[in-house]
Amino acid sequence: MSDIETLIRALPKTELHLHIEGSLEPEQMFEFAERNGVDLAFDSVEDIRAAYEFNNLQEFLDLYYQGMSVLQTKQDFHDLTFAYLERVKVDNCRHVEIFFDPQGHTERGVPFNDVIEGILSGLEEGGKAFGITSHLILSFLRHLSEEDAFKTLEQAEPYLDRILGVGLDSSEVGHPPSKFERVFAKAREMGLKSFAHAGEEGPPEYVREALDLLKIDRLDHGNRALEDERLVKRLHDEKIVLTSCPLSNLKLCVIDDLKDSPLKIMLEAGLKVTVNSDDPSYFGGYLNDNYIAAAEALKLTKDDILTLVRNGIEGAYLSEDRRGHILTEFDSVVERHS
Ligand SMILES: Nc1ncnc2[nH]cnc12
Ligand SMILES: [Zn+2]
Repeated sequence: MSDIETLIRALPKTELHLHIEGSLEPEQMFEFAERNGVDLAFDSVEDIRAAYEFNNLQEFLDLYYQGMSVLQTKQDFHDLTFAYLERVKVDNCRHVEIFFDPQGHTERGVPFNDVIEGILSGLEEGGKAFGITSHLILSFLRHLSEEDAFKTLEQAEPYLDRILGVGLDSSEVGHPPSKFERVFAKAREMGLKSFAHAGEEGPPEYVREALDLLKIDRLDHGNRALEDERLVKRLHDEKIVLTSCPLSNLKLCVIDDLKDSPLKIMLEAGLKVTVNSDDPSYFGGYLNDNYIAAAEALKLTKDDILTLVRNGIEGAYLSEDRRGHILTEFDSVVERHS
């Protein structure tokens, strides 16, 4: 194992861009399908894995929404979430801020309450078992209407104290942030933070809209912001945290090669960029896999890794106590590896 890989594995980390439905492993898909009497279009785990070849975001989303159909009960959402925490514990992940896509479930007739209560109980039980703190982000599907997003926000009202913020995901091009300006304003009034996927496939203008109209507290992906120098300066000056997802970018053909990951350029520009897994089951890697693959392809230095991990700790919504605890552990790992 290289020194960089040893360091990556040893450091305490956070994950700030993870769709819990994207952590559904093929084995779990079969297990849930069987217990819920759902017919799968695949005969084996190998068949499912073989289908995970995508040319763009939409090809992935089509399979992602199909995969979700096995998630039907509160117990399914609990088990899915617990299994994700159990998996990232191995990666020395100490804190997660996870997205869920309620509309992907309510539109199939699964009650909103079952979805959120299952995820929250998974976070609580897994958090205690593995020493991982967490926040939950309710993400709107941008291919659906503003009205549908408002309805979803209303369903979330009884759970406001357990939701960190709202997010925006799904098919980007043709669904600019401006479509959701009023929903995000309402969410902010309700005390929620704002996050949005922008610049994954969409143009720099979508990143500007996310900043100006949605008033985002963190930018998810942001790759195409690099096409606009003034926007890069703004992200720098406003200290916007970016959640980059190297293996996701590769699998969705946002980049042709990991060497083209925006991570290095973002680091060189002094942006607050972090490393994340997005949909680890679909993209072939969890948190450490993303760090290790990016480090190798981009020839990241030890200092680059420390900056990325520190950005993830500083960019998380942690209590000062918890942040201090994680940073103390970070410092002691750094000392041991110096
Ligand atoms: N990478 C991604 N981009 C947009 N929507 C998503 N939903 C799940 N993963 C996503
Ligand atoms: Zn994402």
